[in-house]
Order: sequence, then structure tokens, then C-alpha cells
Amino acid sequence: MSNSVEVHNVSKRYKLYKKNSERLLDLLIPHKEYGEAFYALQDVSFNVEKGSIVGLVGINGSGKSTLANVIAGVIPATGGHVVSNGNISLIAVNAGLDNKLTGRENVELKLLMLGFSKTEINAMEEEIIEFAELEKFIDQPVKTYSSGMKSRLGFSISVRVNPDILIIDEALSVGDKAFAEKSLSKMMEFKEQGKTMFFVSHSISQMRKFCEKILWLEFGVVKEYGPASEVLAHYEEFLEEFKNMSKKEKKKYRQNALDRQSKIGAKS
Ligand SMILES: Nc1ncnc2c1ncn2[C@@H]1O[C@H](COP(=O)(O)OP(=O)(O)OP(=O)(O)O)[C@@H](O)[C@H]1O
Repeated sequence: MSNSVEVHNVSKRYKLYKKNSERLLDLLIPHKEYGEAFYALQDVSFNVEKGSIVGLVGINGSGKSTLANVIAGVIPATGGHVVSNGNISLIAVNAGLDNKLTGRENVELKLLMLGFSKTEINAMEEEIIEFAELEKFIDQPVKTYSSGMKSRLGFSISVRVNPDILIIDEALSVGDKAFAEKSLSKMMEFKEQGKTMFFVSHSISQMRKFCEKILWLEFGVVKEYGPASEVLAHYEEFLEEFKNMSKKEKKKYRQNALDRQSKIGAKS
């Protein structure tokens, strides 16, 4: 099925080093283990049908961005695999923008890298700049942009490129309300065209309005995956409980997850 996404037992293992020398030794001496394993994702599996919009939720550090990056192919999984058939575009604040280059140079570079010709780029460029509302600033280096301006630029490039699968990671939460509205209506257009979308946001009301399904991640594992209204209701209950925990209870809760996420000896 085209535009569908299947995530099969995906894990992402990082190494945490106490010192830089450990990192070097780990590289140089392959038969010995240095540093501590940390699983940002553990055995994550779910399927997304073509044309559906899936929200990724979870408290800070749950692995939402890591999963978005693995699905987009920006970072490799260390275990499992993702099957997808369409072109995927990831929009995240700052994703893929070179801070030293101007906004215009970033637009041109990104489009060149995606294989567009100079004539096509010329035709697309002005539209991108206009949608991003960056006319006045487009020839300034991106390092001078606010996070909202960067996300507007990233969003505008990605939607103009017209991907089959779109992943939006927090990009709407840093822009202003008017741009968020405009972006949401663009996303509705994409939905009508049967595109598959992933949406990472801390805004439950945006999720409720927009997503059909929700994947709730909790410190690297899938806590629940299902219809948006059901999962969001459970997630909100959890947030309320979590908020009411004492400092000590929260610490214990996090520690239990950390013990699971750093289990040594797992292969993937
Ligand atoms: N390069 C890395 N090396 C080591 N650990 C990392 C790396 N990138 C992410 N992590 C860890 O992986 C975990 C998941 O991070 P991630 O950014 O995916 O979470 P998130 O749910 O998107 O968080 P937030 O809501 O705060 O944006 C965190 O504990 C983070 O510290």
C-alpha cells in the first residue's frame, strides 16, 4: 500500500559516556564495551494506513522526536526497521537548515538536494518565501532568525516539495497563532489528498482537532496506540496523576524507566 508506514520493532540505542576518553576508547577498541547503553526507543511497533494522521504524545524525553527522525530516515534505528513507500519530509524547528546560509540559500540548497532543476527551483522559491512570510528577511543568515521564523521556513519548504508522508515535529508550537492556523489548513489539504501525516505536539487540543490516531510513548516504549479520543483521554488522566505526584514519586517513576532503558546486554 503506498504512503503507508509500518514500524517494526524499532529500537534506538545510544551510548552515554561519562568522559570523552570513554567515547574514544569505545570507537578504538571494538571488542570491549565502554559507556552505558541507553534506549531512547525500545521495540516500538505500529502500522499507519495511508491517509491517516497520527499524533505522537508523551512527556518530555519519551522519544517522540527520536521516533520522528527514525521514520524520516534522518537517524538510523539500531534495531528493527521502518517500511514506507512514499517520499517523507520531516519538519522540525531548525531541521535541515544551515545556520550560516541565508534563508534563500537554504531554500535553494534543500531543493537542489531533492533533485529539482534550477528552473523548477526558480519557480518554487518565491512561493516558499511568500508562504513563510519571510520576504524582508530571506537574504539574512538563518542564525539571525527566531525559532518561529526557522520553523516557518522549514514548514514552507516541506509543504511545497509536496511529500507523500509529512512529519511535523513541534514546528507549529513555536510560530505565531496566525501561521499555525495557516499551516493547519495546509495540513487539512494534504489530508484530503490522502497523504499520511505524523504530528508531534504538546498541544492536546491541536491533537484532538487534527489526529485520528495517537501513539503514546512513555520513555521509549509504546504505552498505547489507538483512536485519538480514547488514547488522549487516557493520556490526560496520566498527566493529571503525574502532576499530582510528589517529587519523590516522580523521581522513582523516572528511575524505574531509566533502569529499563539502560539495561545492558540487549543487542539492538
Ligand atoms: N544523541 C543522543 N545521545 C544520547 N541520548 C539522546 C540523544 N538524542 C536523544 N537522546 C535521549 O533520548 C531520549 C528521548 O529524546 P527525544 O528528544 O526523542 O524525546 P521527546 O519525547 O521528543 O522529548 P521532548 O518532548 O522533550 O521534545 C531522551 O532521554 C534524550 O536525552
